[in-house]
Amino acid sequence: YTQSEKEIANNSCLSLLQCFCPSTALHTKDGFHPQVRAVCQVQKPGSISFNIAKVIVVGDVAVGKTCLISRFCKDEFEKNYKATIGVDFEMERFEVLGVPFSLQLWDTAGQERFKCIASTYYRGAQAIMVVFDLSSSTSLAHARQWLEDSMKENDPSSVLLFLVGTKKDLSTPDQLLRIEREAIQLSEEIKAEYWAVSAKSGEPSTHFPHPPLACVSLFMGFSLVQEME
Ligand SMILES: Nc1nc2c(ncn2[C@@H]2O[C@H](COP(=O)(O)OP(=O)(O)OP(=O)(O)O)[C@@H](O)[C@H]2O)c(=O)[nH]1
Repeated sequence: YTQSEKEIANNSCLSLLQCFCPSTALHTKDGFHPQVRAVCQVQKPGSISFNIAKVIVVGDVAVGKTCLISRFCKDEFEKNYKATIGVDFEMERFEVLGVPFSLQLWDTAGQERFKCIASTYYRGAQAIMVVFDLSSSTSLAHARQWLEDSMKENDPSSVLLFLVGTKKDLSTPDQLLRIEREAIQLSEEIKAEYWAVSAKSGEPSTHFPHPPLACVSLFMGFSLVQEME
């Protein structure tokens, strides 16, 4: 190797190594919330656990439901709009303190003509994500209706709610302030956790729902454990 080749090799080694540094290896972390640790300790050694949560994602047409899920599961962004027909499905698997968890993410169509098909998949959800576009107050105005429709098929006392504003990158700080005031008010009223995100930029990068950190809360109220002999 010449000196410059060595430097390049060293540099690429360094940039590769960063991916494997302890701070990115979430499964090795043990600093989870006591409630999370308690849920994980319920799993008995020698048993096989299936912690599966069904999450349904609803909201107006083209608010960015599919893009939100793609950013979340695959860290990808698609700028060309492709309507969801009926429903789509993504599975996200992760481990917390050695315990496997799975999220079933049901991406439903926002188009009126597919609503009938999509609503047949609402039943049995542990979490409902109502999505609106931060640059469209109409889509926020419709959020309540989406919630009502999806709640009809579920038990309101056990479902966790999320209100998610998308396309944060398209709004000025002033526009954002105005719509967020309304969104936060709604989220408090319906007791939903509020998020403002951009699937395009990945914002907020520090806590754009990374599976192990954001989604374990889905399992707080439920834990399905099947023991195998
Ligand atoms: N700038 C920007 N565009 C976005 C963002 N998220 C989604 N989009 C765009 O918005 C359009 C609609 O996104 P989708 O994710 O397909 O919308 P959807 O809600 O799944 O639509 P339906 O399946 O028809 O209900 C696409 O052209 C996306 O590229 C975002 O965060 N920022």
